[in-house]
Amino acid sequence: MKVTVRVPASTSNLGPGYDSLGMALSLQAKFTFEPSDELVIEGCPEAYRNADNLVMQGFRMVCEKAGRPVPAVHLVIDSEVPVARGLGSSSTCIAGGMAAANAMLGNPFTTDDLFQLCTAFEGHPDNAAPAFLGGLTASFMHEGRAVAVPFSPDPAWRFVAVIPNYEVRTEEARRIVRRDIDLSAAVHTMSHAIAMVRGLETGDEALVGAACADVLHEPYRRTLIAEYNAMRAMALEAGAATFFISGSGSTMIAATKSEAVAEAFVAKVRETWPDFAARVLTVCHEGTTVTVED
Ligand SMILES: Nc1ncnc2c1ncn2[C@@H]1O[C@H](COP(=O)(O)OP(=O)(O)OP(=O)(O)O)[C@@H](O)[C@H]1O
Ligand SMILES: N[C@@H](CCO)C(=O)O
Repeated sequence: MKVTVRVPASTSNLGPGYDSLGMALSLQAKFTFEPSDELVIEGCPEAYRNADNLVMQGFRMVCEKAGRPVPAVHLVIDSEVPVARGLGSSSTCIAGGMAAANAMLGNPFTTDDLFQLCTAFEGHPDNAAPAFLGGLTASFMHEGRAVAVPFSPDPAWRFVAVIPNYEVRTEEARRIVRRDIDLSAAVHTMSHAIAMVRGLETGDEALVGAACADVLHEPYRRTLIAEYNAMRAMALEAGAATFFISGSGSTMIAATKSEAVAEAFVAKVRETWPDFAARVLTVCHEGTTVTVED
């Protein structure tokens, strides 16, 4: 039996939607599992070629939840999603391992069950939701369960992801976010997040430009990304509707509906920061998919 799982990258927060908004993007991680005599892992740095690999942690969690022994597997990782850059690499790994184990065990769990497990492991649902379900989602916790609400972004959006050549670990980027916020910050966040979703759905660039203003995490996290101010100015000067930190960084995203603006910004970034990657991405409507071959 050979099980192949494909999981999309995701950007989370989208400015004012801290731990709430997430969107799957057109970069994919592919995980192939085959039975083996011992655990073999290919396609990732040496440090991750062991049982602690996030993919295997997800795989084990599902086997244990099902009360079944954990089979030894040969895992091949083939991922376009950069590690620790704010594009949901950890969710791709966990979702990939969980979906594969579920398929190998004969699907004892639904996609929603796996989404719940992944959310519990990550501590927030905003990457897990688009990783499993695709598209743009708002998610929240209700009576101990994660609820994901899908939205339909205008297909014309182009998301230019600028991926620096350095990591920002989510753990560190969460530590510097302030826990105590005042009422005006809460009101700002609610109103702007709602308007952001509306603007993404209707394709209203002016609304997205106004709504994508965050006071909860970006003011702190931009200090971890030395190029943030210059990059933001460049994106807006090129004509982008808005600019935000993807997830916990280090990736930054410029959103525009104009292919020409996206290409012009990419060219500028490549000229100024030749060591950074710049990719024009679109929304990915498909979440985690599983293929089984005998
Ligand atoms: N292939 C892999 N095997 C094992 N662990 C991995 C693998 N890929 C990522 N990781 C783990 O996930 C961590 C990255 O997760 P982290 O949450 O910091 O970033 P991210 O998921 O890429 O970004 P974000 O959550 O902000 O979108 C790495 O530091 C590593 O510990
Ligand atoms: N919402 C999370 C995403 C990163 O995993 C954060 O911003 O910390």
